[in-house]
Amino acid sequence: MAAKKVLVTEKVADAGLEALRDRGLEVDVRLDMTPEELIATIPDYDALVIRSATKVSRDVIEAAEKLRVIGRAGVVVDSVDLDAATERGIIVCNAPTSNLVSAAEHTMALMLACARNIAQANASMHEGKWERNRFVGTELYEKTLAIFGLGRIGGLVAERAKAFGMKLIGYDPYCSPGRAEQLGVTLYDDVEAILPLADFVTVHLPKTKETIGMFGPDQFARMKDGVILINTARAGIYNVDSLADFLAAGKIGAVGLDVFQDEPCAESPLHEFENAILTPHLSASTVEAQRRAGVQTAEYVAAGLDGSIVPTALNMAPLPPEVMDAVGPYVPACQMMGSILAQMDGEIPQYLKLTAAGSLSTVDLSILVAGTLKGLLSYKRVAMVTPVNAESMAKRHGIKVETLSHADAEGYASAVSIVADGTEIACTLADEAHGARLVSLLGYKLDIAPAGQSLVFEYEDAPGRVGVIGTILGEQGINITTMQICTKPDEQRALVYVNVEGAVDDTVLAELREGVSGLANLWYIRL
Ligand SMILES: NC(=O)C1=CN([C@@H]2O[C@H](COP(=O)(O)OP(=O)(O)OC[C@H]3O[C@@H](n4cnc5c(N)ncnc54)[C@H](O)[C@@H]3O)[C@@H](O)[C@H]2O)C=CC1
Ligand SMILES: O=C(O)CCC(=O)C(=O)O
Repeated sequence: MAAKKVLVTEKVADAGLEALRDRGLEVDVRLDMTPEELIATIPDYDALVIRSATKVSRDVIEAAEKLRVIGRAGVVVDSVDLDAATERGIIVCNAPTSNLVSAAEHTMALMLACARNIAQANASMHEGKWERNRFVGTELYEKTLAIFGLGRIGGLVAERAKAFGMKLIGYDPYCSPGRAEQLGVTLYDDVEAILPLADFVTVHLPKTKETIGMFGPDQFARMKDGVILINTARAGIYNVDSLADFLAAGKIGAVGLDVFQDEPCAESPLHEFENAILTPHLSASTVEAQRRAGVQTAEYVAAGLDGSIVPTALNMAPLPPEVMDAVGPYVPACQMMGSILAQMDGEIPQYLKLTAAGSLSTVDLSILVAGTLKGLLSYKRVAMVTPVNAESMAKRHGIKVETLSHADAEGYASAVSIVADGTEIACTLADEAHGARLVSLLGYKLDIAPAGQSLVFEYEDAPGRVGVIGTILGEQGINITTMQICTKPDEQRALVYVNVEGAVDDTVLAELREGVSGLANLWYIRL
């Protein structure tokens, strides 16, 4: 099988690219593509790896015929049309812990640069000057730092600022008093109350309706004279025009910004101020963060292409490890059963019932339903189904899905049975190494691991039928590798499940239909 192809559109650490190649994926790095070039290129690729600059619009997603995974080598995924990806069953995942320390350190770097005029002094020295009196700074020690957003990065900033001897105050309605206490932050439940207290303000907030424009003229006016403001989160949280006004008036002492409304940012009202310390979205640009982001993203992209669970998928709920341990090995088994059902019935069922038994009886079965639908609908290419869009695909195709659980797996440790419009199939998994075994089909009890090609016969039970099947297949050069015969004595019916090797074509099938007397059904299954 040809290797799956990954398109990388931004600079990702070599370790990340290597990690993709180590997993057998073909990797193409194409930097600085225009949106039109991306739309023209994407149809060839199974996965896309981006950072913050690549816009993955609905147009890109609709052009992406084969795309299964979009991996963001970083935290925030604000450049991908998540709804469009979800509708197409494309997993969107990120590397949410890769750059937290780097972002916290960059925040400290900007605070120190603002407090000690580092950038201005450096520029002055490069002009051959020696201006010691011009660049008198302030210490961080014993100053009050207000942290807005005490999540992962806000918390790391608190720990670092504490080591500088700063007094920490904070605002985050979702932060527990216990966490604030542990971080040494005095929590306020009112933004207005905190504003006059801070010498330094830093925001570590997501960009949301509530946080866009959270700080404008009214808030800046209430702050201490000479306050220093930092933003390494997202642009828009501070109103930039009004920042410029308050810098011009000398009310704000300095600002340190890493994020901008339109990136790359070539024009800003802040450019005229030497005490506006600006970096081009560098918080995550460290060797360590990029290595982590690249390697983590490679792992999740490969998992998504493999059909495995992607723990950081943003458009599906990740399952906890204990649930995954129990149901994970059954996902390919359910996909296989879905595919067999599709090949036996030929029609898309209107009703699907999945029953999990034994050790599976207490776990979330949604991923097994997704696996079954994938097998069912992907066969004949009715639809590309992934765990992301399984539910919406079932609805779109009018399939009513029901799940049941039983403690009793009839002698097995665990088993899953599926009924699609009355056609029944069940399997168990003795252990992962040996794969799934079918234990029931159409009510016949059997025990066989389906192979790549199988023939399934149902006929009126009578002596000699198996011999005829063997003879016809033998004459056509088709080798039987495994065979199971099972009967329903009350109905005088038998089912034979034969795994075969060799070319099964219409002639072979016609001969079998003609030669096996009493034949009720013959299905040719390919997995
Ligand atoms: N410049 C860069 O390269 C990077 C920027 N970031 C940005 O840093 C920011 C913070 O990231 P994390 O700490 O990982 O996020 P997080 O989700 O761990 O923390 C965000 C915190 O904000 C709080 N919050 C949400 N809405 C709030 C509101 N209206 N008022 C007050 N608090 C509110 C939440 O309760 C949470 O504690 C994000 O905007 C992210 O985009 C992250 C990594 C790198
Ligand atoms: O990839 C980058 O450098 C941007 C990092 C960032 O902003 C994020 O991870 O949210």
